[in-house]
Amino acid sequence: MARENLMKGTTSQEDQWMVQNQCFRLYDIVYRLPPHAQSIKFEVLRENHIEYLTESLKQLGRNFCVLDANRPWLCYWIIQSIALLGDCVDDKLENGFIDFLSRCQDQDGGYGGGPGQMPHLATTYAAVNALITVGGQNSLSSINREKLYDFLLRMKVASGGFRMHDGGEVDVRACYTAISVASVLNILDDRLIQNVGDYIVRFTEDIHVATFYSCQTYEGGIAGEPFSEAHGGHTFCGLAAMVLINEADRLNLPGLLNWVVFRQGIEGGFQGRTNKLVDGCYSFWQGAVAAIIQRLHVTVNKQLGLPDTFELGCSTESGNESSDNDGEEVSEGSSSPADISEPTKGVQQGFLSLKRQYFCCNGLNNGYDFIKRPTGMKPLFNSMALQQYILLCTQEEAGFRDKPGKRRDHYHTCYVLSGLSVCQHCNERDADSPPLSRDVMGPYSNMVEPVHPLHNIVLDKYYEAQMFFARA
Ligand SMILES: CC(C)=CCC/C(C)=C/CC/C(C)=C/COP(=O)(O)OP(=O)(O)O
Ligand SMILES: [Zn+2]
Repeated sequence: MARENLMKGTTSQEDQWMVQNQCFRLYDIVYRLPPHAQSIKFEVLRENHIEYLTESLKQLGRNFCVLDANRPWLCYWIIQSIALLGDCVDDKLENGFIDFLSRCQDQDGGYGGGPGQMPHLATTYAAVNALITVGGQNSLSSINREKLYDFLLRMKVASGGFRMHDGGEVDVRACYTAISVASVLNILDDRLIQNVGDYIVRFTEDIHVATFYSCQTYEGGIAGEPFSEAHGGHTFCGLAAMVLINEADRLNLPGLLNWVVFRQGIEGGFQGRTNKLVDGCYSFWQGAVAAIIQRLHVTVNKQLGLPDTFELGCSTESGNESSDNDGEEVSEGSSSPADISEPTKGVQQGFLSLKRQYFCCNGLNNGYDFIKRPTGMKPLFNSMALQQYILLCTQEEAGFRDKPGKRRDHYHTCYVLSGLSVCQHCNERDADSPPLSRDVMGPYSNMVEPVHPLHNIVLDKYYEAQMFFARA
């Protein structure tokens, strides 16, 4: 019965109970263990994950029959997961990786799902994010930005939106992937931006036609296209695109905030849409939406008629019972907060001086300005509950999954780890500051790298790309 409903795409109360029971059984098992065993259960099994991911990357070079049109995605999910875990790949794998993605690059710009395949916005986004995550001269200079710009313009449609590929569908994903890629490569300009905001949130005054045909729905979340259902994946895409074009104030942000906070279930995880099951990948799609809104506090307060300084959000003061210090003292074997911030600071200072010297061929860098803005709100979701869901219900011996009963995969490994990063880092006002140990569930060594929430790229790699493309 439950299985049939899942296949039909509907969710009965029975399905919800089934998942909740499995999650609670897991919590129960862990909480009844002695304290020593509990800390083991709450550990990110870093080495196992890295081994699984590195082995998977080696397989990418071999013959493919599954996900053949999604190979840049596999590259991105794997390399992003490795980077989040604070590791990188050896030179041989790295060169093979850059060479493979170069072969996916179309001579007229953009990346296809594999060598010789038609360029597509989704695989272009994946390839660009993957190459930025690898970083370094060879990787970054392999992206043909001039041709990529031509490809993006070719995908632009009169309504302001973008097509996913020649003759393909127009939706919010296409708007986001085009704008994200253009922004991160420093090729975003007014021609690309024109009317994108109108595609995402367009209201009409004419009550005889339709009063409301925005992608932001009556629920407050964002749908893939007008008249569809609000969904976490599209909400992330719509919000991030609106921030990158500096038009987030056109969204109903209190409505969006209200929608996203109610998507966190009692299991601790997020669901993608109303009345559906929680799923580990929404730890990022929904978690990042909440984290992005934290940096839009002035606009949220304005829309609510509150003073600029008013602070919404939940306090996690008593969150992690295993750590009661103020972040000075960390568990044995983990890096100290000071160690972690040093390289970031170096890159940041370098970028700031470069920005003064060369930056802004077009004056638009909303993604950078956004991440440098302090958060003016406390976290908008229960970060500890989500970390518990991630560590207890989605983590396998190696890799992560949607929920108990499902199998691990690279997509979930990437987005669960990205969500874990959002959880651990959302308490800091400044994106470059390391979290306090009380904000990291389990030992402090569980900490993963911070990401830029608009692009889902590890922050240091984002800064490196910004420096590189500011000069280029
Ligand atoms: C950058 C980029 C291309 C982002 C894509 C965003 C994204 C994940 C969109 C999800 C699309 C969608 C309708 C999933 C529904 O899945 P479902 O019905 O299987 O799941 P559900 O039951 O959780 O809704
Ligand atoms: Zn999922």
